[in-house]
Amino acid sequence: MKVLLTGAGGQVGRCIQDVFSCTNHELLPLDRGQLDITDKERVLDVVREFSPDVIINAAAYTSVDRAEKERELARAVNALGAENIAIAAMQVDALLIHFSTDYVFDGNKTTPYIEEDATNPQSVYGETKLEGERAIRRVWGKHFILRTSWVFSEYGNNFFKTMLRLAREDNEIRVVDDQYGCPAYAGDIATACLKICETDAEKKYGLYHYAGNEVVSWCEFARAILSVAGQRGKIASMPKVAALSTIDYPTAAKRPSYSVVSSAKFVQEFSLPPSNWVEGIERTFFYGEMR
Ligand SMILES: NC(=O)C1=CN([C@@H]2O[C@H](COP(=O)(O)OP(=O)(O)OC[C@H]3O[C@@H](n4cnc5c(N)ncnc54)[C@H](OP(=O)(O)O)[C@@H]3O)[C@@H](O)[C@H]2O)C=CC1
Ligand SMILES: Cc1cn([C@H]2C[C@H](O)[C@@H](COP(=O)(O)OP(=O)(O)O[C@H]3O[C@@H](C)C(=O)[C@@H](O)[C@H]3O)O2)c(=O)[nH]c1=O
Repeated sequence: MKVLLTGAGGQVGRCIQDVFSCTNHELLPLDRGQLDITDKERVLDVVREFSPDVIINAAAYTSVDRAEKERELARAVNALGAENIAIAAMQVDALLIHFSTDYVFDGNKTTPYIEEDATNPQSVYGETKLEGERAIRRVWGKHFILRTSWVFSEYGNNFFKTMLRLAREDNEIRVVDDQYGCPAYAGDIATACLKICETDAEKKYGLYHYAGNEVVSWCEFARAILSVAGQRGKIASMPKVAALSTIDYPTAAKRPSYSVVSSAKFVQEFSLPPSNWVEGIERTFFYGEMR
C-alpha cells in the first residue's frame, strides 16, 4: 500500500514513520519544508505524482495559546490545509486519515464525549480544527477523522516534556487540577492508523474518538510523569507538584474543563484498545533514550 504522510516532522508524524517502518507499506513522509499543506497547487501536484492509496494528514497548527493571536495562520493550516488535502485525496481516490481534537468540545458534559455529541469549541485552535473536520466531510467521504487528546511522546514539544523540563529547573511545579482528559501516547495513535490501513475499512468511514484509557487532570498527569521520572533517575529530585484552579493559571486560550472522549466506537470497530497512557509514559522514557 502506498501511503503519503504530511506533517511528518511532528510527534504523531514521527511515530507513524516508526510504526510503518516495521511494515511493507511504501510510506512517503513529507515534513513542512517538503510539503506545506496551505499550498494547494503543490499539494495537488505532489499527491497526483505519488498517487497514494492512503493519505495521512498529521500536519497542523497546534500552538493553542498562540492561535488566539494568529487566527488566520491557524485557519490556513487547520481548515484550508485540511480541505486541500481532502481535494487531493478525492482526485486520486485515496483514503484520507486526519486528526482532530478534544478541544472542539466546551467541556460542559460530565460523562465522556461520544462522536454524536454537539461541538462548541472555546478556542481559536478548537474552532479551526472543527472547520477542518467539516471541510473534509464536505469534500471527500472516503475518510477517517480521529479526534484524539493530550498527545505526548518522545518527539517534539508536549506537556510531558514541559513537565520534565520544569522539574529540572525548579523544586515546585504548579499545575491545574480542574481540567480533565485522556492523554494519548502518539505511538498508539500511529498504531491506530496502521490498523485502519490494514482493515477492510469501506463500511467504517467517518468520525472516531481515539484517546487514552483513563481520565486524569493535568496535575494528576504531571504527577504520574514525574513519579516515573523519579523512579527511572531522570530527575535529580522530586519537585512539589501544587494543584491549581484554572483561575490561578491564566492562559490566552480557554481550555475545556472536561474533555474526556470515549474511544468505545473505535475499539468496537477496529478491535484495538484505547491508548494506555501509563505504558506510554514508560515507552516515552525508553524510546527517548534509544532514538
Ligand atoms: N498535540 C496534541 O496534544 C494533540 C494533537 N491533536 C492533533 O493531532 C495531529 C498531530 O499533532 P501533533 O503531532 O501532536 O502536532 P505537532 O505540532 O507535533 O506536529 C504538527 C506538524 O505539522 C507541521 N505543520 C505546521 N504547519 C504546516 C503546514 N502548513 N504544512 C505542513 N506541515 C505543517 C508542523 O511543522 P512545524 O513544527 O515546522 O510547525 C509539525 O511538524 C494534529 O492534527 C493535531 O491537531 C489532537 C489532539 C491533541
Ligand atoms: C506548562 C503548564 C501548563 N499548565 C496548564 C495549562 C493548560 O490548562 C494545561 C495544558 O497545558 P499545555 O499548554 O501544555 O497543553 P495544551 O496546549 O492545552 O494541550 C492541548 O494541545 C492541543 C494541540 C490539543 O489538541 C489538546 O488535546 C491538548 O493536548 O496545563 C499548568 O497548569 N502548569 C504548567 O506549568
